[in-house]
Amino acid sequence: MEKTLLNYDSVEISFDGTPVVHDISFSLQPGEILGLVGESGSGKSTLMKAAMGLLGDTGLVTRGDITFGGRSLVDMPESELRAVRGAKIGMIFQDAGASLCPIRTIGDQIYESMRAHGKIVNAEAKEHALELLTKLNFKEPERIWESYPFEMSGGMNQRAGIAISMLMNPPVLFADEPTSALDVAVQRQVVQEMLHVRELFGTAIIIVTHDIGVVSAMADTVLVLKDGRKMEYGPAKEVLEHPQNDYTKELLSAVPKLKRS
Ligand SMILES: Nc1ncnc2c1ncn2[C@@H]1O[C@H](COP(=O)(O)OP(=O)(O)OP(=O)(O)O)[C@@H](O)[C@H]1O
Repeated sequence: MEKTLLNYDSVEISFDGTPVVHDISFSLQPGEILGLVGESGSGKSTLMKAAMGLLGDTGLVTRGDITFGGRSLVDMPESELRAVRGAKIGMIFQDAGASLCPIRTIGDQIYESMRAHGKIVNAEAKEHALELLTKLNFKEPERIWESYPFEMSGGMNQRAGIAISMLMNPPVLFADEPTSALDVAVQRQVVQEMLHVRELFGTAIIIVTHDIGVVSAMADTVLVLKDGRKMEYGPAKEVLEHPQNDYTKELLSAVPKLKRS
């Protein structure tokens, strides 16, 4: 059996002492893509933030454990978690444009993010970044390096954001609604890029999305959440084609309506 990378074991998460996520267990194997789906407020983002120690002052894992490579992330001191974030667990968000600094070139931002994780000179950072951008099929890597985020389209920023999150080659990537802000043609490119990342680097990905189309294009496994509880969890094909749970059936039946709007 493959070695589990990330494991959630009976996790409960509370804000100000009130549980919002209840008894969630799942595991992620190297190279696996897990789709995390459920309506707004079901706890998807909270589950990912908990692994990275980003629940804020009022949030806490109140039961169970989250482990990465066998080590508890829940008990890990902030100084060590900082090294996990980015280098072991990469992150991409809905709006990459917003997480990029508007007044600095992509190249500067790549250099800075690589320097934060170890000694590196600009020329090395650039060489590594251009190589990665080329592998990820960017047509003009040099131009991306020189560009400011406002000079690129939303889709290009999102693709550059994915490339930046892969600079440290993290074994796990958290992608929180990475396609929601994009139009359909660009969504497809972003999905292709994430699949390409997995193919090139064997990265395991947790993708949070409202879009069942994205889940069926990418996910090996699916976890359906509602009100912080697990409704269904299993191989994507089984969950999408033969949902057992009424809520999953409802979620899937809403798809054509969403596509039309
Ligand atoms: N900082 C916080 N303080 C208090 N409650 C919070 C906080 N963050 C999240 N919650 C609550 O936790 C629950 C889960 O929220 P979460 O943002 O994880 O849902 P989600 O499924 O990611 O939703 P969305 O799709 O809208 O991003 C919600 O009831 C939310 O109100």
